Amino acid sequence: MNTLHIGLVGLGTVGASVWKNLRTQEELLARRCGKLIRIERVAEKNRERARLVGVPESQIVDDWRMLACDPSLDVVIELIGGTEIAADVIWESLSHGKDVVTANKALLAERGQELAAFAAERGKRLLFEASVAGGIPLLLALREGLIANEILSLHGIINGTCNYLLSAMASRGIAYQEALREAKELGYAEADETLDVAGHDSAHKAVILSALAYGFWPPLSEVHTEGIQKIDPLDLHFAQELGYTLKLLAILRSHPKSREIEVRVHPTLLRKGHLLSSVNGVFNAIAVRGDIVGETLFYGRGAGGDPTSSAVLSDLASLARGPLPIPDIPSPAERESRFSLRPMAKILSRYYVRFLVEDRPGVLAEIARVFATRKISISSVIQPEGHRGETVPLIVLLHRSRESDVQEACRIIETLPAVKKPAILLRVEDLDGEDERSS
Ligand SMILES: NC(=O)C1=CN([C@@H]2O[C@H](COP(=O)(O)OP(=O)(O)OC[C@H]3O[C@@H](n4cnc5c(N)ncnc54)[C@H](O)[C@@H]3O)[C@@H](O)[C@H]2O)C=CC1
Ligand SMILES: N[C@@H](CC=O)C(=O)O
Ligand code: NA
Repeated sequence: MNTLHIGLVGLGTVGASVWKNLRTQEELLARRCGKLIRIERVAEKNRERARLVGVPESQIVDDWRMLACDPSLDVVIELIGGTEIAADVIWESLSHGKDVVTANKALLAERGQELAAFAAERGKRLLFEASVAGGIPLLLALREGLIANEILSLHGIINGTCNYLLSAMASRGIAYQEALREAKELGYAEADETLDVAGHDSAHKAVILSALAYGFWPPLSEVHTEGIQKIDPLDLHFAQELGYTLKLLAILRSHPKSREIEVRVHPTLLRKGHLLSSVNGVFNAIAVRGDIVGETLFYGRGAGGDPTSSAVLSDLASLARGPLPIPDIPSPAERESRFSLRPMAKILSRYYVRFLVEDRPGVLAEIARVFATRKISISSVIQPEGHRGETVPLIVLLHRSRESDVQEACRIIETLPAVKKPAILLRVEDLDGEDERSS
């Protein structure tokens, strides 16, 4: 039987699972792809780690260059992470005529367009199913399953670590640091966990999703990104009370009339009862709305060695089966010029705003007046009972309004003598009426 010869660079959480699972699934994959898929050589700078994983000594090298330029290899898998050496690994491997598989969303978000163009120029393939939503075959669905649709919107819980943390804090009541320690131990977090909790990892994935859904690579530095580090348990509590669950969401929405794409990442209140609100732990879920299919939902484990390795193996199987009759990414040159990134100030959303105010008559009326002068309408208010003269939280839910108006109103409200701290502002998504929003 023909063999696809693989070089694997990086044998950490994901790499070790790829090594293990490719061995257990070798026969099944050969049957389904008509080719043996075999890892011939592994480059891992920590030799001891490679030995512990069970890689025979004769197959381990320290220097990835030996794989990139090995003429006997067809494919190089990059699983070291980071954006510098990893870029060299991919670049060199493509230059030496190899197809490349990677899970490196940080690198793809920064340089994906350039790397994909280079691969295409060389007649090689760059595949990265594992880079978004771990084991969920989401990129495949966007590329093939939904090919007949214009993608109207996409709402995704696409960081397993953050979802694990938020779920653990809300359901088990454990502290943020303790939940983070658990997520690290389970192999979910990035080597630098700030990438997860500050929302950057979700932003990386959102950029990749935009490339797949629209052929548009938004500049990473311009994607509005907020993380979960500053989430106050108080807001988890009030969100619950108001009938919402707090999730870190990536939101993409197309606005064909203005040729703009909305791409943003921030903690978001979702009405309890929407399927995304009950996605917990390391699970990811992505609601994709297409113009003819309507709403679709993809669910599965978004991080961890085994689920992520399932996506890497699917890319290898795709290479073993031969090239697709359609490009892996919609032709950027043609579509890129059609879109720009919608500025955050222009987005429309519902909002949850928490103020800390003096508990005295007239305060609510003063705040409501500021919103009213900007034509921002309040949908509900809660204020736990306090003692006169003391400070109390005041939570205001707003109907759909423009981001810049809400921000401006909050800045003015913060100057009122009765308001004691900067406002906490969270966006609320209902996910109903999505069709009209994409205009
Ligand atoms: N852990 C997860 O759940 C997921 C990770 N990813 C991505 O997969 C990639 C790998 O992630 P993990 O396996 O979690 O990382 P890891 O930190 O567990 O593993 C990286 C491995 O690469 C090795 N390495 C680093 N530099 C090297 C070099 N120059 N030459 C040879 N070996 C080198 C390290 O010694 C380590 O064993 C990253 O890009 C990450 O963002 C993607 C989806 C899920
Ligand atoms: N750190 C990431 C790993 C998968 O992409 C996450 O937690 O989702
Ligand atoms: Na995936």
